[in-house]
Amino acid sequence: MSHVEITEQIKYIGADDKTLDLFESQYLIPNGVSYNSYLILDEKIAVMDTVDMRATGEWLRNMDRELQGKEPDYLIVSHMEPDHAANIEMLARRYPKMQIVANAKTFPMMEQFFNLDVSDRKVVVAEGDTLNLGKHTLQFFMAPMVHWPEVMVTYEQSEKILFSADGFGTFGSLDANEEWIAEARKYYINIVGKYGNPVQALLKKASGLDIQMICPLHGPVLKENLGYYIEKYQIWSSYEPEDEGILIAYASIHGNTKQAAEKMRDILIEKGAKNVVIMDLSRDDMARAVENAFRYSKMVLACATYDGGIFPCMEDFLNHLKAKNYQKRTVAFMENGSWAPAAAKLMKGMLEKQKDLTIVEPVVTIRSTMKPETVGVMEELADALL
Ligand SMILES: Cc1cc2nc3c(=O)[nH]c(=O)nc-3n(C[C@H](O)[C@H](O)[C@H](O)COP(=O)(O)O)c2cc1C
Repeated sequence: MSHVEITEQIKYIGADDKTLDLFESQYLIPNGVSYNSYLILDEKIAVMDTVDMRATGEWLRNMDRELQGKEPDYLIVSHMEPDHAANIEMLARRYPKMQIVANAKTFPMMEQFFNLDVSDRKVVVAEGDTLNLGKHTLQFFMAPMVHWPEVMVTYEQSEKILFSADGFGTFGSLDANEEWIAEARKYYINIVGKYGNPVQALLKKASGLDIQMICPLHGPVLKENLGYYIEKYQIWSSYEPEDEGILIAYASIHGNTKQAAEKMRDILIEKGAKNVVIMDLSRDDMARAVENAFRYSKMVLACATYDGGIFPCMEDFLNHLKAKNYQKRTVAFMENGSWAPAAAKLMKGMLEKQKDLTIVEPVVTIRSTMKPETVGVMEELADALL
């Protein structure tokens, strides 16, 4: 277990998971993930969320060590996704007197996930309600659709700690000691990215609180320089580009489109472009590609035509961008085809409903391999992009 110091009466009891292959069955997590859970030891004892089924044993050992024979009075449920909620039934059976604190949207979901009747021990909380534990007072704020409908966050008033549910979370186990941003942006864009407006609403509520520490459900506890993290969330949730830069994302069957994409990168750099990042959609981490599309202000899509359509990994990428509300960016197209190149028109069509996209011309059309005249068009496109 990673040792995480919170405060004298608030203990970290979560666990790292370094063996999961794919988070949510789709995200590569080479450095694992942590399932965070916390214990508040006061006159009344509160458990702040449970953990994934994969971490039950370690979580219980951590809890038992801190409880020293005492029993929790409350389980606070901020979110019903199984990576945090999987152990609700087990904990409720282990501590039959423990009350379960959650909002009105949470309890019906609890019945869906578990065969558990909590009617005689449920505490239904609503916006702004408080729960006194002794020295500590918990105050609840609803955060619907960040990123499930029942999500709520909890503010502990005496130590000024925000238990932020999945907000401010990251991939990566705690002992990986990565910089927060290395995994937090990928986590936010891919998991919460669709819900910019709900995140903005939560940030507005948070701005009215004096927050000294943020305890998320994944990744490091944030103790210093909180303005930095909040500013990143402001940028991401407003869909503004975080950095001036260009993502070149390519989908190539036999390598010719890849060569053209690399040539485009070289041209852009020669012309003075900063932050040019190139990604192979067949092989690179798709979630990283999505992250970079949102991070940078501009994107060049380069794709081979495939059976009259778009090469599948590009189609997959564009579907991800659409699902996450990709907007407010500048986009250019390069296509390849040996008899009827159509990828540019089809890619453009897939993005046509996205808000505030600026499409930059000319389209670069490659017929099988790059020729000097193709490079000329690429030079023109680079000038238009910069
Ligand atoms: C299975 C398959 C289907 C293809 N379908 C089309 C097509 O519908 N229209 C077209 O112009 N080219 C088509 N092509 C040709 C490629 O788009 C073309 O050779 C292109 O240069 C491939 O670029 P790459 O070297 O980056 O893979 C197809 C190629 C393959 C392998």
